[in-house]
This record gives sequence, structure tokens and C-alpha cells, in this order.
Amino acid sequence: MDTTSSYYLLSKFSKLRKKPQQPLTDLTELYGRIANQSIYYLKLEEQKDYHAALQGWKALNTDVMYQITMLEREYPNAQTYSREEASLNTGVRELYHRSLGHLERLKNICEEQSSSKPASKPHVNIPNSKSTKKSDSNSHNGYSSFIRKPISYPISHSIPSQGFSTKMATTLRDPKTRARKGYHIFNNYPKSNSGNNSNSNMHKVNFAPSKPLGKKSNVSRSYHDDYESEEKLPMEDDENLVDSMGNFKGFDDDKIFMNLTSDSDKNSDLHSSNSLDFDPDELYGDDDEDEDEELRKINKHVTNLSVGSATNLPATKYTESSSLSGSPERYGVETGKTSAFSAPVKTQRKSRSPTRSVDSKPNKSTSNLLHKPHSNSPSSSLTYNRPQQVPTATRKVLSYPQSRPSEKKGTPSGNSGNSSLKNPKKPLTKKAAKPVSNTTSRKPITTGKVSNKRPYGNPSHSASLYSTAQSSTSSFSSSSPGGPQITGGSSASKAKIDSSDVNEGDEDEEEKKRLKEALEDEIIESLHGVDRTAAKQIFAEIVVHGDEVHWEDIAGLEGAKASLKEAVVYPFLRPDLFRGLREPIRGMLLFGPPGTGKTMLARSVATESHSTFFSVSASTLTSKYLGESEKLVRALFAVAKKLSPSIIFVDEIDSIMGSRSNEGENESSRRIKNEFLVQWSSLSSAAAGKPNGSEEDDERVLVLAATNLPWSIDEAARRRFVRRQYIPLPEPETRSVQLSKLLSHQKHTLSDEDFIELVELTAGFSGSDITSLAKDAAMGPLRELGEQLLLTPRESIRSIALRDFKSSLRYIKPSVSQEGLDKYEDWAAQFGSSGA
Ligand SMILES: Nc1ncnc2c1ncn2[C@@H]1O[C@H](COP(=O)(O)OP(=O)(O)OP(=O)(O)O)[C@@H](O)[C@H]1O
Repeated sequence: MDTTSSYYLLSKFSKLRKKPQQPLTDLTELYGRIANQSIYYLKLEEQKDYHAALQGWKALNTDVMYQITMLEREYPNAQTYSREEASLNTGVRELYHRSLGHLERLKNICEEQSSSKPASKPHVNIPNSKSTKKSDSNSHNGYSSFIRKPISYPISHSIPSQGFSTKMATTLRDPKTRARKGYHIFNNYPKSNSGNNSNSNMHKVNFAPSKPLGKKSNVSRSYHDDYESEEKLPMEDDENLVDSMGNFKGFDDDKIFMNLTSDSDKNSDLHSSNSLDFDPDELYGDDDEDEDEELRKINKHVTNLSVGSATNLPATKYTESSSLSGSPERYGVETGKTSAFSAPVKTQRKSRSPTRSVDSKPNKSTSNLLHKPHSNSPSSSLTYNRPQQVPTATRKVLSYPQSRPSEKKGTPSGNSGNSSLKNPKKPLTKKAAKPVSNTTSRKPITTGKVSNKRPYGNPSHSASLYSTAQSSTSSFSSSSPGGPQITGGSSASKAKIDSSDVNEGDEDEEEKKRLKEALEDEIIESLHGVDRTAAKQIFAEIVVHGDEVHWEDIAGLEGAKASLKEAVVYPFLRPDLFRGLREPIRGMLLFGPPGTGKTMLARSVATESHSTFFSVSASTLTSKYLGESEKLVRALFAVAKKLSPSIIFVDEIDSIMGSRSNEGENESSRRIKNEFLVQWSSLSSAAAGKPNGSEEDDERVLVLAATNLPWSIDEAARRRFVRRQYIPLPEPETRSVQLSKLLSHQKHTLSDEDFIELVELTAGFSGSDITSLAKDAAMGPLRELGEQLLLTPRESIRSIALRDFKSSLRYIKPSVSQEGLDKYEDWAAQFGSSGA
């Protein structure tokens, strides 16, 4: 590859990678959009227009799920979110989860309606009934609703064809242009429609939302345009316009709404040549190659989702005004976040042309892809089915030969490939990827009918998606060096900037994401009696990906490691040996002073036992909505069982499982605790008395918890922690090992004697104190340089010496007091087992 093209690709790569973190605007916009659309669909429901509302919810869910994915991709570092961003992020997810609930409800209503009116004909004209039928038959094979229930939208009969300009027609007819602009998603239409009748072809593409609705929309006139001329929106600074309920004064909700609902005739304005004469080049300019590329990728992604469009989805401008109608709380939208509805932020960022209304500018990433019809006429939408895409991709990736970390390390290896996965007809078995070939075989699962027990077939794919055990260097690496590495979140940062791999890498990323979502949906679909929304939240917030810790990363603590191996790792790796009386324990507690490596140990257990790791804290389980926390707890255990072997790690368990006698405890935490205890009990198989147990008992889920306050744990919970492992302050040898590990990659002049002296000087330090000390000492040589630091070459900086440690020791002190230690020792003697 010549240097010019390498340079081009490199700069493109860095552009894509180094986008500044500015999620606030996007999150604000997304939040506002979901909120507004939610209100609108709820209104539709109120008006008993269930079908339209259902379509709307479907489209909204698909759109939002996609937007969230894109946001995560664009701003991968969620830890750096500001408070406002983090709360918006949570808000978006909450609204999304609610919308899933609404969707479910509407589905039920519609189903009930259709069953009570069997003779009623569908009001849509489905052009490709064959494919629709096919997708219907797929609806029982366990794919998620996103995959298996493609939304069929009829080809419009109401869009006046004369409204299309020649320019538009040319753009759409030319397959090359379509492909370049990313319109290839519409290739799914039957050939007959794409032939000589250019108008019918155009009917399939509804660009209306992409086009500013402004000029001819009554709604826009009634609200937006009035203010647009002054370049100021009502919510921008005029508080007087908002009443105490958060509603806007001076707007007659019903009138606005009536404008929209009763003016369906006038909506033909929306279909006028102006509104449909949309040329992306005109709007965005033709030179934006990067975004073209982005668009192409986005389309690729969207093609593989079953994209729905809302029959009655309000156009952007309307949604802004619709947010004004009715109190947000009424629809479960938090008023505290109404600022998110405000348009000005959008105005600043998205505006490219001062003459255009930014509000009505399409969101390029989606609006022309998730083509939302603007008309109230149910027929003015399009059909788009691509039900087979995700399953196919799933199978494709699943057929990669597996190489588990255990193979590398010489532990018994499992089946390195699963031919059955290559053939969708063949049963998918979980056994295939077990690290040890088990004498008792698991029941195969056919793709035709999903077993309740293991709907996702091969655990290796779930493991590679969800388990910390699957390292980015091991998963799939044998078959595809630059290829799919499901976990190892930092693969992007690790990747060498090899220009030829850039596009491939990005596509892999998308493929992985899509696969992951598809699998999550499959799993959720197969969980009975579990709240879908809660299960989604578990996947989104609690399942930990990547960031592996291995035994050798932890200095010392040999006793604790041995105990964990016996209690968890071996039983998880050799379930056939650990049955009946030898069944593995379901609860283990790590307790001790802060910073002694409890969390590290838990993570390494998950890595070494190839388990799915669920990291739970009080904050992740607590919801301010009544009953939601219990649903989360139930979903947590259900998903953990499904993805077993699993480790549910609860850090600071005392904050969830505090003593129930505590009078200050509130009702909500009491309910979480009770639900947790109930679910936890359900893990015990009661197989201890049976001769060999059964393979049912192999569903291994361990609750592993850590605490600095073991004495405040509720007694019922304490009983369930069959092992209570004390993790004390590091012994001298452990300190020595840890110090040498920390210095192993640094230039230093410490001799063996120096190490001995240092170990003595750090008596009473915890593991994290030692890490802090070493970090501070490593700064010594740089501190000495003062301002010269900026000019000194790296190799001229002197090595770290004992004196640096000594000077750091002047202000870095042990964090645990002697009295504190005595308390731990006492509790360990009474309830725990020691194991340094
Ligand atoms: N045995 C150890 N080996 C290597 N590093 C250690 C060890 N113990 C502690 N550390 C260091 O201390 C840091 C904190 O460890 P960790 O979070 O596991 O402690 P913890 O016991 O869970 O603390 P807390 O109780 O406060 O949550 C680690 O990131 C690591 O740098």
C-alpha cells in the first residue's frame, strides 16, 4: 500500500477513534426524543389507535436500541461521563426499558383485539407475503423480537407520486448511488417493484422525516416556525411560558394534537414534492466521505436488525411540540429531565447551514435509515423484512473454531470446534465447548424449538461474549487473527494501527455487537417469568466484559487462592466430579481490611473458572420504582443460571445484606434483601443427599461477596456463605512479591537488601497501600527534574531508587489501624476461615 493511501487510512482511523467525548448533546437529544415519542404513542393508545401505537413502540425500541449502541460506540468510555451525562444515560435506559414494557403491553392488546375479531382483514397491503410468512414461522425458533418479528410495513398508496422530483428519483434509481449513500437496505424489495416503475420504487423509501417538515406542516407552524424566525425557542429562556406542572402555557394541547390527528388530509403537504425531494448531498454536502463511510456501516448494521418504522410516528417538529402536550409525569417521563427536551443544544451542534431549521434536520445517523413515516395514514409506510440476517451471522461467528484459555495453560481442553454450529439444522449443544468433556452429555438443543434450559446452544459463545474468562487473545484467535474477539473490551486500543485492517476491524466490531445483542435477545426471550426490561438491564449494566485478572496477577494470598480453587474453580471446570455430597458451595464470602485484594480475587476466580461474571452493588440493584428492584434481582439470578457457570459478585455486601434488625433500614432495601435471599436459596439443588446428583445440578451459580464489615451482615445471609474467607493484610513475603511485580517493568536500582528493608518499612500496609506507595515513589525521579521534565529525553531520566520509596513513606501511611485489624481477627476466629 502506498504512503498516501496509508496516510489517508490512518488519518481516517484516528478521526474515527479520537472523537472527543461529548455525549451530553447526543444523550440530551436522545432522551428528549424518546420522551417525546413515548408521550405521543401513549396518546395514540389513549385514543385507542392501538395498531399505530404498537408500530410506534416497535420503531422506537429498535431506534433507541440502535442509538444506544451507537452512543456506546462513539463514547466508549462511560466512566468519564460527567454527572449530568451519567444521569441522562440512566434516564435514556430507563425510558428505553419502559418503552419495552409499553411494547409488550400493546402487543398483548393487539393480539387480544385480533383474536376477538378473527374476520377482520389486515388493513395493510403486504407485498411480500411469502417472506412475511417465513418470518412468522421463525417467530418460534427463539430469536429475539428484534430478529424474529420483523415489522412489515405496507408500500404506500397514499404518497402522491407526483411529489417526487427527478433528482430524488435519479438518486434512488441508481443502484450505485444507493449503495454509496447506504440505501442498499432497501434492496430487499421484490424485484418487480424495483424495475420500470420508478415511482413504486420511491414509495418504498420514505424520506419524509429526513426532510424538514417546517414549511407546510400545520404543527410546525403552530409551534416551531413561530419561534424559528426569532431563532429562539420558547423553552430557551422564557420561564413564564411554563406552568407549575411543567406544561407550556398558551398552547392548547388538544388543539395541537387535533391539528395533527385530524389533519391527515393536510398531511399530504408532508408528502409534497418539497418534503420528499430529499437529497443527502444537498443537505450534507458531497465531500463528507467519512460520514458516508459511517453511514454505510450504520446501514450495514441496520440491515441486520429488523427495522421498523412507525406508522404514525410524529416528525421531529411535532415531537417537540407534542412534548408540550400533557404532563410528562403522566406518562412516566421524569419532569426533572424536561431540559432534555430543549432544542437549543441541538441547534448549536447540528446546524450546518444557517438557513436551515436545525430542529428539522434529520439525524443523519438514523432518520433516513430508520425511515420513519410521517403520515397518519397507516398505509404510507414501507415493508422491510430481513429476518434471517442475524441468525445467519450468529451461526457464522459461532462456527469459528474455539480456543479456550485453558488450552493455552495446559488445562484440559474442550471441543475445539463445533461442527453442529455450522449447520443450523443440527442441534447446538452446550457440551461442545465445555472445557472438560463430560461423561454425562447435555441434551441437545434444536434451533427449531428452543429448550428452556439452554436456548443459546454453545456456552462458548455465551462465555466468549459474557465471560471474563475468554481473553481477547484467546477467543477465536486461532482462526481469525484480526478477527472477532468477543471480549477484551480494549481491543481497539490494543490494535495496531495497521491501515489495511482498519475497515475490517470496524466491521468486526459491529458484527460482534450485533451478535452480542442477538444473543442477549435470544437468552432473554427464553427466560420465563422474568421481566424483559430487567433482564436487559442486567446485560447492560451488570455482566462484566473483559478486564481479566489471573492468579499470577495477585501477589501472595496462596491460602485464599487454594480455598477458592477447591470451592469454585475445580467444581466449575469438572462438574462431573462435584455432584451429590461434593456439590459446589453456592455462597462464599471474602472479608478483611480494605485494599487487600478481595475484588481482584473474585475477578480471578471468574477468569480461571471460565465463568460469566456479574458484578453487583447496592446501587445497581436499587431502583426508585416500586417493585423494580425485586424484578432486577429475579432477572439477575435467572440470567446467571442461563449463562452458568456464573459468579454473582456482590461487592460491599453489607450494604445489601445488612442486619435486618437495623431499625434505620428502609422498606425498599428490605425487599431487595428478601428477594435476594429467596433467589439465592433457589440455587441449592438439594442434591447433597443423592448418590451422584444429575446434570441438572451442573447449573453452577455462585454468590461470591466481599466486605470490610463482615459483622454487619444479616445472619440469614451469613448462613448462606458456607465459606467465609479472611483476606488479611499481606505478609512480608507477599509484600516483597508485590513490590517486585510492581517494579518489574520499571528502571530501578533496588538491590535484594533494599527490598528486604522496604518490606520491613511497609509492615501494616495493605496491597492497595503498597500500590500507592510504589506509584508515588516512581514519580520521584520526575519530581526531581522540575520544569526540566518537559525537555528531558526519556532515557535520561534516572532509575527509581530506595530513597524515592523512603521519601514517599513520609506521607503514605498504612490505611488500616491495629484496632481495626483486631476486630477482623476476632470475627475470623469466630465465623471465618483464615487464608493469607
Ligand atoms: N495481593 C495483591 N496483589 C496485587 N495487588 C494487590 C493485592 N492486593 C491489593 N492489591 C492492589 O490493591 C488494589 C485494590 O485491590 P482490591 O480492590 O481487590 O481490594 P479490596 O480488598 O477489594 O478493597 P475494598 O475492600 O476496599 O473493596 C488493586 O487494584 C491492586 O492494585
